[in-house]
Amino acid sequence: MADKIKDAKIVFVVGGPGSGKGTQCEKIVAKYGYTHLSSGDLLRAEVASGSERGKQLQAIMQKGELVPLDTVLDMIKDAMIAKADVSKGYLIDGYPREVKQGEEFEKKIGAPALLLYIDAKGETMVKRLMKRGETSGRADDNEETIKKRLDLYYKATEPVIAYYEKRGIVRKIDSELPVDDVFAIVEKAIDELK
Ligand SMILES: Nc1ccn([C@@H]2O[C@H](COP(=O)(O)OP(=O)(O)OP(=O)(O)O)[C@@H](O)[C@H]2O)c(=O)n1
Ligand SMILES: Nc1nc2c(ncn2[C@@H]2O[C@H](COP(=O)(O)OP(=O)(O)O)[C@@H](O)[C@H]2O)c(=O)[nH]1
Ligand SMILES: [Mg+2]
Repeated sequence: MADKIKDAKIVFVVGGPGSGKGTQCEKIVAKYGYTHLSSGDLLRAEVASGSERGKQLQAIMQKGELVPLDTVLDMIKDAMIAKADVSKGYLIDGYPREVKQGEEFEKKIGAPALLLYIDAKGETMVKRLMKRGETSGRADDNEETIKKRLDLYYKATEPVIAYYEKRGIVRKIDSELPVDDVFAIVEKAIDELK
């Protein structure tokens, strides 16, 4: 299977909760036609299906903790295979959440060509998530869970950025700017890939 997707570019999109990963991914899809796979969305789809596994996932996500590594990775892998024939590139949004997730991804699927590090201040992320929570219907867009997600981000996910920085594939994107200005920086990073 890894050979089926080997020609497509893999881009990790990493940043704190509410930093604007999903927003930028949408714009990348519109301009470049990449396949957007949000690990959080894949998990929420499983929850929505009402399956037994979904119920277990729901409980973990409600607490702002990480679901078992293999669960997310299998979902991403299946989704990548499903698009392998048409995909020019993959945006893996919200993954890896910890260094181990990145290592396992590379063993089972392949190496990323680029890591977009979507960077916003903690207070900005909290503000955006509280606002999003007014309409998102997401069980984890509440003050208590937001705080836990942020803590876990700083503890487990920031080391991921340092890990890939050593390989020179990290592009840091200042996500405090208006959406279109952020995208102008993102475009440069993607264009460098070609
Ligand atoms: N690789 C991943 C991705 C997601 N999750 C779980 O799914 C939840 C929601 O993930 P996601 O939608 O990526 O949430 P955020 O980081 O808050 O980002 P966003 O605001 O883009 O949805 C996480 O808190 C976590 O419980 C996980 O365990 N492992
Ligand atoms: N001002 C501003 N708001 C943004 C930007 N990007 C996202 N937002 C808002 O912040 C919220 C979280 O964005 P989202 O893309 O869901 O972030 P994610 O959690 O990283 O996927 C949304 O309600 C967006 O409207 C940005 O660049 N500037
Ligand atoms: Mg998102």
